[in-house]
Amino acid sequence: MEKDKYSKELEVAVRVVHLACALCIRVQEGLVSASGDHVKSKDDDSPVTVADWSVQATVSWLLSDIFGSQNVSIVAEEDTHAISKADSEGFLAAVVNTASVTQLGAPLEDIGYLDPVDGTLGFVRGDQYAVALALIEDGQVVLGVLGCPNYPMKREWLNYQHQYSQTMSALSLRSTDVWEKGCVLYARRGSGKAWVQPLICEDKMLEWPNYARLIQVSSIDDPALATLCEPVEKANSNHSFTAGLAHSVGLRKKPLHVYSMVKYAAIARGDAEIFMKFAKSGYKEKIWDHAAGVVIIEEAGGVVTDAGGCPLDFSRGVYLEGLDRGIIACSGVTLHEKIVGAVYASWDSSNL
Ligand SMILES: Nc1ncnc2c1ncn2[C@@H]1O[C@H](COP(=O)(O)O)[C@@H](OP(=O)(O)O)[C@H]1O
Ligand SMILES: [Mg+2]
Repeated sequence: MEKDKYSKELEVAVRVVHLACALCIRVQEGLVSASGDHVKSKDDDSPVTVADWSVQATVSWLLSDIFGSQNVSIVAEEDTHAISKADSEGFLAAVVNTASVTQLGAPLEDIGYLDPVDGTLGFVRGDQYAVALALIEDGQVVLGVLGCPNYPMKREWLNYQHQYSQTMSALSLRSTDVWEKGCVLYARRGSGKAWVQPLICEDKMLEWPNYARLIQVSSIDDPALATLCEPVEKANSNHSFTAGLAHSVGLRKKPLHVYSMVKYAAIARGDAEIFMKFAKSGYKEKIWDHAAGVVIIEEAGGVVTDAGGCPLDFSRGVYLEGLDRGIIACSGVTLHEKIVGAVYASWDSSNL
């Protein structure tokens, strides 16, 4: 890919994700402290909040305003038709009418994919979540941006899973510390570079490139020293199968259970070495849950494949069609080969 291709798109996408994160932070603070029914259920019983819809509307509107609605197509997770049903005041319905959100059925090349709040369960529990935006060109993820509002520049915070908001408020952070509250990661395919920036908060302006620093995956390739990251919810990934794999390759550390694509961010930043997800058979992974994270890990030096060792296929619509069993992301080939080998050795006896 030519050197400066997509540099404007990348800068705009990063700015827009910062803005979306600021919106989410406001809503999450309100949700965690408020009583009342602010969380709705989608048709598949997963949660959705005002943040999912308003981020989706805002990002779509901003991108079409900047690039022109003919030049940008956004496919986003939330079904905008549900808004008028769930929001009796009609406010969100009005906002969304200004957004160019295309749901399923959009053409396949050159499309922005948005997960407005990935890990909505983490979001409503005051824990980790991400805003994910990716550009896919001819079936290849060319840009990825991941906003992680509760994942500060310092790694230790990942360990405060489930109590994130309580821990932060117990420490009663000064406003200058808030600068360190979250981060935004991004990468452009083929650049061999991935970046992290502190999240801008409050009324600060984003001065591009906003203290961006390069990130790299961890150099650990000894399983005994490696950390596994996986979904919190057992319903989303089979923990007993991954525990068996972890044991057979010699992982010794306790796994980190983290909501959302923050797991991809942790691998790309070198804070963990392995991410695995084995969903129930029949579940189809959606591309907006992975696209941004995959390009960021790969450009930071890591490897992401399905459990058979093949690259994820982003060319076939909104699902990762043909995915072999599960997803394995590693900081390097040594760990990756061991995990893929362990899946191969144990699958037949796994009852999955
Ligand atoms: N039954 C299921 N199996 C696997 N993944 C699921 C699932 N139901 C939902 N998910 C996906 O898992 C994502 C959350 O990831 P994690 O479990 O790693 O926190 C959800 O993203 P959303 O929260 O954006 O809907 C959703 O896309
Ligand atoms: Mg998601």
